[in-house]
Parts: sequence; structure tokens; C-alpha cells
Amino acid sequence: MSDSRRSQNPDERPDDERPDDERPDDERPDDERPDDERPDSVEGSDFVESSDRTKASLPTQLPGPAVGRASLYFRELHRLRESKHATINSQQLGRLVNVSPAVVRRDLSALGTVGRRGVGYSVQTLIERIGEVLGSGQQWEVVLIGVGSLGDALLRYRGFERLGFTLTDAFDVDPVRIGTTVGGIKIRDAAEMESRFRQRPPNLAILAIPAEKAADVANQLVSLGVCGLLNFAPVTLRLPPRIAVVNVDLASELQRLAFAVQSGR
Ligand SMILES: NC(=O)c1ccc[n+]([C@@H]2O[C@H](COP(=O)([O-])OP(=O)(O)OC[C@H]3O[C@@H](n4cnc5c(N)ncnc54)[C@H](O)[C@@H]3O)[C@@H](O)[C@H]2O)c1
Repeated sequence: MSDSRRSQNPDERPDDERPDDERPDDERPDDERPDDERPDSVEGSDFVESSDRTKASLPTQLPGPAVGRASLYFRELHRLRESKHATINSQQLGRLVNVSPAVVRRDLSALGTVGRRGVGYSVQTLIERIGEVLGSGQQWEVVLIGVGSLGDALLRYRGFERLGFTLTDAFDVDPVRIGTTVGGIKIRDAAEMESRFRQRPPNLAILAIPAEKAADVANQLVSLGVCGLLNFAPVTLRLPPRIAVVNVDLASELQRLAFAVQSGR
């Protein structure tokens, strides 16, 4: 590997330049580790949640990478439940999502799961707890703005409902699409958004419209009461801080992938 590549590889930065989440767990000094990662927390020392902690309040702050991993744990835990697994330990869960057992233990601890030593985590309790933290314990109404090639595929996807997301409405400006039905949802004229949302604002909106339209439409959605946006348009939205925005930029993700392949990770 060339020197220039080596210097770009985040894994090869000195540890003290890396954010905590990127540091290998077994390279951190013990006094920097959360309790559940210290050496006395050895393999086979996983916990089952005690009932009094199950109702623990939601963590107010979780690092972004931990939220992303929680979502992956949630997906794998659903699969485990479907295949009749009642318990799992951190090594098994870590293997399923490709992170170390120590990171799994730290994440689950931050999510409020603690308990007895030596048995493993209860799959069902973890599903309930992570679902609660991620908001999947409640129903979210989601609207889709823009039913082009991407929006069309999203409307046909059946995986949102089981996580608590119900696509309630879809809007477009194209007269050819307006009035047609995709995935069981009638596509409405975007000009109707205001009157529809005045009656009942959705919680969340998915933006699958051209980048040059995204800022105006996002501002309109916020003014109509939407509080979270999943934005597929490759543009940075400037919205009030109270509005949650998650950007899904597939081209950037491909760039990250190409970088990872190129740098030999
Ligand atoms: N298709 C992909 O794989 C993909 C991948 C990455 C990112 N994206 C991004 O996602 C967005 C959508 O992509 P696409 O391929 O579906 O585009 P598309 O051109 O197929 O669809 C866009 C749709 O938005 C509608 N639209 C335009 N202005 C609107 C408005 N003000 N209100 C409501 N609807 C409006 C259009 O009529 C059209 O149906 C784009 O910003 C694109 O860059 C798409």
C-alpha cells in the first residue's frame, strides 16, 4: 500500500486522534472504558435485563453510530425471534452485525439494558427496549413527496409497516402520475398537501424529488407541521434545529464504498 493511501486510512490514525467510536476496544486503557468493557467483563458475562430496568427512561443522548448499530441489532433480533431464539450473547450479536462484543455490550448498556451475569440477553426484551428507544414502539405516519423511480419503489416496499411506519399519502406534481395508485396508495396533487396536512399533519416525510425543488418543499412541509424528514435529494437542507433530518445520499455512500475498497479496508 502506498504512503498516501496509508495516511488516508482512518484505521491507521494514531488512537489519540480517533473519536471513541473508532478506537479498537481492546486498545483503550481500562480507565477509559465503560464498566461493561473492562477486563472482568469476559466472554460469557453477558446480562439479562432486570425487570426494574426494563422501564428505565429513554437515553437522551446516543452517539449517531450507536443509533445506527441499534437499528442493525433490532433487525437481527427480529430474525432471531422469528427463528425461535430466546437469548443471545454479545459475541453472537456482534458477529451478526460485524462489531466487537465489547461494542455490543457498551451499546446495550447505553440503551439501559443491564441485569444478571452469565445467561445472555433476552431477545424479546432487547427488541422491546431498542424498539422503544428507536421509536418503533409507536406508530409513525409518513408521507412521500415525489413518486418518480425512487418514490415508486419506496411505495411498493412492504418493510416499513412492521417497524411502525405507515405510508399514509403520496404527492407529486406530474399530471400523468396524479390519480394513479402505487402500492395501494393513491398519488395526490402536491397542491393538495396544504389542505390535507392542515387537517392532520404527518409526523415524518420522505423527500424523493429533484434536488432543486427540495429546499422549498422541505420548508413548506415544516410550516405544515412535519417534524422529521428523510431526504433523498442530494442537497443540504437548512431547516430549524428542532427539525430532524436524515439524508440518504446513495452516490456518497458509493464513494465511501469505493474509498474503502481502494484503501484496502
Ligand atoms: N433513483 C435513484 O436510485 C436515486 C438514487 C439516489 C438519489 N436519488 C435522488 O432522489 C430524488 C428522486 O429521484 P428519482 O430518480 O425518483 O427522480 P424522478 O425524476 O424519477 O422523480 C422525481 C419525482 O418528483 C416529482 N416532483 C418534482 N417536483 C415536485 C414537487 N414540488 N412536489 C412533489 N413532487 C415533485 C416529479 O414529478 C417526479 O415524479 C432525486 O433528488 C435523486 O437525485 C435517486
